[in-house]
Amino acid sequence: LCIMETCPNCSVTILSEQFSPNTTSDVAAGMLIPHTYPDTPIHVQKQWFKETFTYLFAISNSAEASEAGIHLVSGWQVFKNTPKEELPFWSDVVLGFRPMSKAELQKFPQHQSGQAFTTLKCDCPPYLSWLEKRLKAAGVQMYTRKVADLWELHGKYDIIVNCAGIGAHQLVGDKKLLPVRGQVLKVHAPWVKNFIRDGDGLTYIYPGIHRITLGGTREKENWTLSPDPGTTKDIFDRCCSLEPSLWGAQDIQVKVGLRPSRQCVRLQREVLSQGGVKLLVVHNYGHGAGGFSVHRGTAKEAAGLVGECIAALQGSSSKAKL
Ligand SMILES: Cc1cc2nc3c(=O)[nH]c(=O)nc-3n(C[C@H](O)[C@H](O)[C@H](O)COP(=O)(O)OP(=O)(O)OC[C@H]3O[C@@H](n4cnc5c(N)ncnc54)[C@H](O)[C@@H]3O)c2cc1C
Ligand SMILES: O=C([O-])CC(=O)C(=O)O
Repeated sequence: LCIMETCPNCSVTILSEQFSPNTTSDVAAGMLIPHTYPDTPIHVQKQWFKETFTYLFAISNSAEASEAGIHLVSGWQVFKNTPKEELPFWSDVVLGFRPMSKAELQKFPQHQSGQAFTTLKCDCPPYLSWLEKRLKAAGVQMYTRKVADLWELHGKYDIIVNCAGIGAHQLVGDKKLLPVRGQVLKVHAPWVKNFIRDGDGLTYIYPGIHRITLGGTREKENWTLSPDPGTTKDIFDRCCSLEPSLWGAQDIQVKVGLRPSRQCVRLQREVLSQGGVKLLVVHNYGHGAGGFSVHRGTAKEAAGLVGECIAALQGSSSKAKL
């Protein structure tokens, strides 16, 4: 979508092995709380988050909000050990960020301190359907196809944009990209209205429009996509310990996703070359645990790189004419 917006004369085709509801993005809780990429400057991460927040805030404030699955949610991040940094870098992007009061902390007797704020949440499958609808309306072609090698696409397309998530591990042989397995539960408990996140990042309760996401796990280099029943029980127990009313939750569904984890998102132009033939590629993958929180910001940056590739192609074709 960002490419269509910045380069309206482009013709865009999407090739994907799987579409929604069978992607990692469908499993995500979709909360806008950034994770930190150690190898990316904080001001860049903040800019990605801000752009994403602003974009989704406008949708949440429009007639499209419920179809797009985007809504505001207020709640608490609580800590057993108070973090050293007083304010996270994203504290002035979310709404109404403040330390929790003593009275609020009484709800969490095992925790020492906490932060209260309002942020956005995407219900991911409806949001992905909403995006697909907009792509189709913009004339984008979508085909189900696994790409084994980017060179397969040479000759058919001028620029390849690689958004393969964890699939890039095999597609471009990126050994710096590793899965961090996450198991979550989607439950029915409509009385829970506030989000709760343990600051250790392991346990969270995120109310969506229809269901609540209960998490989670972070299992490095575990490629297993099938749910583990012992883990389901553990997640449920941990969440009930934070929010005891969840003992009454019903209709528990279990989902597993592989976070495409990397020290930094790979947002980069690359010119592949084989026997003097060139293939222009823009990479945009490796969003780890925080892909929803920065998706619009990183997509805009990737679209900018596509614009640079177009300028390079136009430059080389006018040189060829001379
Ligand atoms: C349990 C869990 C909870 C999460 N919660 C949050 C959250 O609350 N907030 C947040 O910001 N982030 C969250 N995330 C992280 C977020 O889900 C990811 O960062 C994001 O979904 C990555 O998106 P992506 O488009 O890069 O990858 P994907 O959604 O995996 O999409 C990649 C696409 O590429 C296709 N593909 C791959 N390889 C090939 C190939 N060779 N040929 C053709 N197609 C290919 C796939 O089929 C897929 O359609 C969570 C993740 C998990 C697992
Ligand atoms: O950590 C969170 O709050 C949710 C999330 O992004 C994940 O599980 O990857």
